[in-house]
Amino acid sequence: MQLPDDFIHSTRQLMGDALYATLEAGLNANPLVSIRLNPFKLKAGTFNVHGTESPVPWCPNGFYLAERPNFTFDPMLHQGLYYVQEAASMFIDYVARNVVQQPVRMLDLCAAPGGKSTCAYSALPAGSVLFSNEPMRQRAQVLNENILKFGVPHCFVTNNYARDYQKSRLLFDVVLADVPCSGEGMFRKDAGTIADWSLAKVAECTALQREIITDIWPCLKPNGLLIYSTCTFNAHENEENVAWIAEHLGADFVSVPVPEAWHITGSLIDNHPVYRFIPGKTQGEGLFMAILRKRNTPETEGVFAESYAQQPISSKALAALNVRSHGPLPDEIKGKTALPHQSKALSIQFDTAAFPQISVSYAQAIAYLRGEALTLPTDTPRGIVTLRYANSPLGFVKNVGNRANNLYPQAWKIKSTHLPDTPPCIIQHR
Ligand SMILES: C[S@@+](CC[C@H](N)C(=O)[O-])C[C@H]1O[C@@H](n2cnc3c(N)ncnc32)[C@H](O)[C@@H]1O
Repeated sequence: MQLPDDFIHSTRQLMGDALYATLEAGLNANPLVSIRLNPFKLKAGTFNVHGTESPVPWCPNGFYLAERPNFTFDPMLHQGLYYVQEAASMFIDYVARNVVQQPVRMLDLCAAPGGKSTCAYSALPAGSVLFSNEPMRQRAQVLNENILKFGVPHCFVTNNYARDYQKSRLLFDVVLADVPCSGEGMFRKDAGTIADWSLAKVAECTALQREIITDIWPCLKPNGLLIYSTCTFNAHENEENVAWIAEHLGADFVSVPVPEAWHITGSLIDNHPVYRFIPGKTQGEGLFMAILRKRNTPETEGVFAESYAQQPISSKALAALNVRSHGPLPDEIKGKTALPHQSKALSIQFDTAAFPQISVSYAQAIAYLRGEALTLPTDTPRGIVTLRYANSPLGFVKNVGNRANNLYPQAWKIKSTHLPDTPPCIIQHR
């Protein structure tokens, strides 16, 4: 891998020769493959993860796989039974479990495609409410799809900038800001990030990150937690920025205990507790994370002690936001028929008795996910039918007798026409 000279020079200066050499070797090795199970859909003890190398130590739902299967052709991925996520990012699970003890209202400000949102939600105490936000329209669509596949209630997907949140006047107990960054930690996974990288980009990102946190700061309640993360190595976007937040916005660092065996690196420039994942040393891609608690002022002391998880969310607050979903999308009314949206089938609250159900084969499941019409057994009732695959809802068809019309959302379809000879076998029900 040809790394930019400026990157080599500045990173070696920051890390020292030995750690830099470890990083460089790591960047030249193959990226690890890992998945995270959806604990709301897969009950522990009811399935096996195939090809598992080992669990991800900091996330109970995470597993490294021995090789990279063709995930696209696994219906279980589309059913939201698991999510493909690189392991370092799953550290948010460990942090959330350590620093959040009661249900919270949490905002994930920079959430697309949704890996940390769904990971964090799995780790939050029951009764927590998540706002998963992404300002870029197209990325917000992907986020919405992933959250709807995850299928949990109490999750709002929004398409806004931090300033819109200020206008909503919503307050949060926890804000996760996985800010846009220069992406050095993604060099081995995405060669495009190397071409895009420059010292000027690092400076630009550093300034943008400060602006984003400043804009969202009024929405974090005093005593609330900011979890700040990037997937880059330089100290400007990391240690320097969190020190700036602590000093200029008013916050204190919060630490979590991490076992030495995980090989997480601390701060490279000061003594603040921060968590760095360095490929070659830690089992994952590059990640930086720090946790800060917003300081109280004498006026706010004690005022915000209650969690916001149970507080009603006013329609006025929601009107300030572009809410893409809050649970399954509504039925589409066509003539006399209510066509249920796919997200209803994938919701963990779906009443499976609502429609007749038919189990389908692997080939039928893939045909369905491609948006093709199916032919169901002749005794299948007419009207809306739920298709099931691997013991879980797959989606809906409208059975008209000689064929079953596909209700899978156009935008979610598998585009490829290839059909593997054998299904990828990642999760097996026992
Ligand atoms: C590192 S990615 C987030 C990855 C995501 N947290 C996950 O784990 O799946 C950063 C995200 O920030 C979004 N972003 C860009 N500008 C932003 C802004 N001004 N405010 C908030 N988010 C922004 C990007 O579009 C991108 O989706």
